[in-house]
Amino acid sequence: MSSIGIYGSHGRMGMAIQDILASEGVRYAGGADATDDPAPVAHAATVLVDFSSAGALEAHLVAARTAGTPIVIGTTGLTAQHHAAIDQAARDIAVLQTGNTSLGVVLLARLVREAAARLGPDWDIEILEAHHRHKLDAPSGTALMLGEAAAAGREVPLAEVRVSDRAGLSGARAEGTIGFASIRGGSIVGDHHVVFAGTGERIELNHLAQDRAIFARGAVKAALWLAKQPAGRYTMDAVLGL
Ligand SMILES: NC(=O)C1=CN([C@@H]2O[C@H](COP(=O)(O)OP(=O)(O)OC[C@H]3O[C@@H](n4cnc5c(N)ncnc54)[C@H](OP(=O)(O)O)[C@@H]3O)[C@@H](O)[C@H]2O)C=CC1
Ligand SMILES: O=C(O)C1=N[C@H](C(=O)O)C[C@H](O)C1
Repeated sequence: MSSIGIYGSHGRMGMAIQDILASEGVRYAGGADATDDPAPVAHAATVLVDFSSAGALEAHLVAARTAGTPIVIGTTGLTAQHHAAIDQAARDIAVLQTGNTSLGVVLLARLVREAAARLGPDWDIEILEAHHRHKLDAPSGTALMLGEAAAAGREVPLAEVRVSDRAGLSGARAEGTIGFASIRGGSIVGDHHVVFAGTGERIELNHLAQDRAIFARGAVKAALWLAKQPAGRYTMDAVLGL
């Protein structure tokens, strides 16, 4: 039977995951937080989930790799250096990284990719996200994931078309760009709106998270699935069979 260890166990997501483990009868192998050594839980667990801090990710990957324990990474705010470290670790252990573990968002990304592929570059794509006042990173990991999906639909690298810093006299919108906007406030769990703005008409594809349990349930499902996979880098699409 798999047991799950949590990096970020005392946080909002860590607590939500422990609730799901208890309700689904999955064994909890323990957790580690900011001042803890990440190694013991990596050895104790059959699979790890990381919902902590981007600054801790590399140490968590080292601990997981040393113990030979698969790891689901839900932490956001990742840089190119973090992604390179994930690729390295995935040579030896199974690693699943995603900006969002909910079924709804994974399906939304599929729909966004499809819409972007079918609508021409004269349909402007804008991604709006709203989160609680405590969130540290922007745009959210989910917004970037949706941006990647839209860029993939248009067969362009997101880095070449991404615009996330409009302010002041920023000029007219360049065709083919993908814009990002963020708001932060109160206890908003996580809203994402993908707008395809054409001339005289508009399509909007939205996901509104109402409870962190959706992320926690998806993270546990992903962890139980990942525990059985060989070394490699995986996404939620594979877990959900999409
Ligand atoms: N992929 C997804 O579906 C989702 C991803 N997230 C992401 O998960 C992350 C955590 O979110 P949330 O739970 O709301 O955040 P919280 O701030 O509530 O919790 C963060 C947790 O991480 C711990 N932590 C901080 N630094 C370290 C460190 N160096 N080593 C180990 N643990 C550390 C904190 O420990 P301490 O209390 O000791 O400081 C705390 O327990 C964020 O990046 C967020 O964007 C969130 C929801 C869904
Ligand atoms: O920090 C959060 O809360 C969330 N973070 C993830 C993100 O950055 O997209 C997922 C979800 O939206 C909640």
